[in-house]
Amino acid sequence: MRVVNASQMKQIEKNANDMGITYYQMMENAGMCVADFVRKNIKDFETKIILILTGTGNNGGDGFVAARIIKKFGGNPLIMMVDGPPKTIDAIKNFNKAKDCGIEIITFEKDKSIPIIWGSDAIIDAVYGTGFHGELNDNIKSLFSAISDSDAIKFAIDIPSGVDYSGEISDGAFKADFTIALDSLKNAHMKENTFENCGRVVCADIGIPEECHKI
Ligand SMILES: NC(=O)C1=CN([C@@H]2O[C@H](COP(=O)(O)OP(=O)(O)OC[C@H]3O[C@@H](n4cnc5c(N)ncnc54)[C@H](OP(=O)(O)O)[C@@H]3O)[C@@H](O)[C@H]2O)[C@@H](O)CC1
Ligand SMILES: [K+]
Repeated sequence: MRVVNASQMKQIEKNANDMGITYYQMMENAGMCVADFVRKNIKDFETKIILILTGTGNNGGDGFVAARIIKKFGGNPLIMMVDGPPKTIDAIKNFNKAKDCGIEIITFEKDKSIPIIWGSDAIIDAVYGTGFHGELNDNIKSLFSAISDSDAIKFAIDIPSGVDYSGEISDGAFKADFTIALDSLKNAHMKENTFENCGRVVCADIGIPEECHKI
C-alpha cells in the first residue's frame, strides 16, 4: 500500500506528465474512475439524481469529468459550484465540456440550495482535494451540515473537503460514505480520526505508470 504527502503526489503527477500522460488525461481518468465507482455503488443508478459539488481547483475538475461520464452512462447528474467558477486550465476545459453536453450547472446560494440537497439521491464532493488548507468558510459548513442530515449516499473525490492531506480536520468537514483516493493513499486516509469523514476508502488507478512513483 502506497501512502504519500501532497508534495510527493505532485511529483508523481509531474513524472507522469513528463512521460506523456498529461495532467488533462489524469483528470479524465480520475473522473472516469469516480463515475464508474458511483455507478457500481448506487442501486437503480439510471433513476437517481446525482449532485456533484465542485470547487475552483483540479478536484473540481475531476468532478466536472465525473458528471459528464455519469451522463454518458445514462445517469442524471446535476452540478453545483460551491465556490464560484473553476480557475485551473484543465478544470475550465472540463466545465465547458460538461456544459456543452447539456448538464445543468448551478451556483450554490445559501438557503435556496438546501432543497436541492434533499432532492438528491447521491452527492459527490469535488470541492477540495490535496490543495485544501486552513478552515472551511461558513457557507460551505452550512451546506455540508445539511448534507450530513440527508439520506443521500455520499462520495468524496481524493480527500473529503475540509480534511487536509495530512489528516487535520477542519470544523464542518464533509462526511463521506466512500472516499475514492486517486493513485495513492494520502496520510489523511490512514489516520484513525478521519474515519468519520472518509468512510470506506478505495484507491483508483488513474493511469500513472509504476516507475513514476520512484521519488
Ligand atoms: N495535479 C494533477 O494533475 C491532478 C490532480 N488531480 C486532482 O486535483 C486535486 C488537487 O487540485 P488543486 O491542487 O488544484 O487543489 P484543490 O484541492 O482542487 O483546491 C484548490 C483550490 O481551493 C482553494 N482553497 C484551499 N483551501 C481553501 C479554503 N480553506 N477555503 C477556500 N478555498 C480554499 C485554493 O485556493 P488558494 O489556496 O489558491 O488560495 C484553490 O483555489 C487532487 O486532490 C485531485 O483531486 C487529479 O485531477 C489528477 C491529476
Ligand atoms: K473532495
